[in-house]
Amino acid sequence: MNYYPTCSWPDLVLGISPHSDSSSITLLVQDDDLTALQIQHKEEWVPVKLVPNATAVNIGDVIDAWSNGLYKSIEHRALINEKKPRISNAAFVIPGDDVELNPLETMVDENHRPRIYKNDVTFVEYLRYTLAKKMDGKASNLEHLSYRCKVTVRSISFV
Ligand SMILES: O=C(O)CCC(=O)C(=O)O
Ligand SMILES: [Fe+2]
Repeated sequence: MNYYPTCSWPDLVLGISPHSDSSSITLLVQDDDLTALQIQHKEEWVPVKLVPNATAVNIGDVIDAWSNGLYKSIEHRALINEKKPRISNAAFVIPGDDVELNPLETMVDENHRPRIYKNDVTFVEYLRYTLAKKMDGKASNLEHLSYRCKVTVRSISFV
């Protein structure tokens, strides 16, 4: 549950900083009368149009990793309002702690869609990593999924 109080300087403060969710998908229920959620699209922040009584569904980093980047997790943020507080309720659908975030074999084609995340990071490791750091956008989280790859490649070249 997220509570965003009013703020006298809504242009200077964000309700929630840019991030992508570490979940597989997120179900988001929000107030029907305040447009606050924005997504990053073609390097612009685009407001998410409110659909009364609808639940918004976000793709999270887990699906991004499993699909080898075919289904991209969406970078998003929420604004704050000068006059009205806002509540949103996010339900994060997540895999088990030990589930690995490697791309599924069927999503990889070394000629046309090479593996972009090469690692053995488990979901709980990834979650710990993202929770421990400042929310600063999508890219810096997903870099963690190729981190092990770089280490592995380095250790192989040392052998
Ligand atoms: O309040 C919102 O619209 C977004 C909340 C959110 O992004 C989150 O809880 O991860
Ligand atoms: Fe989110």
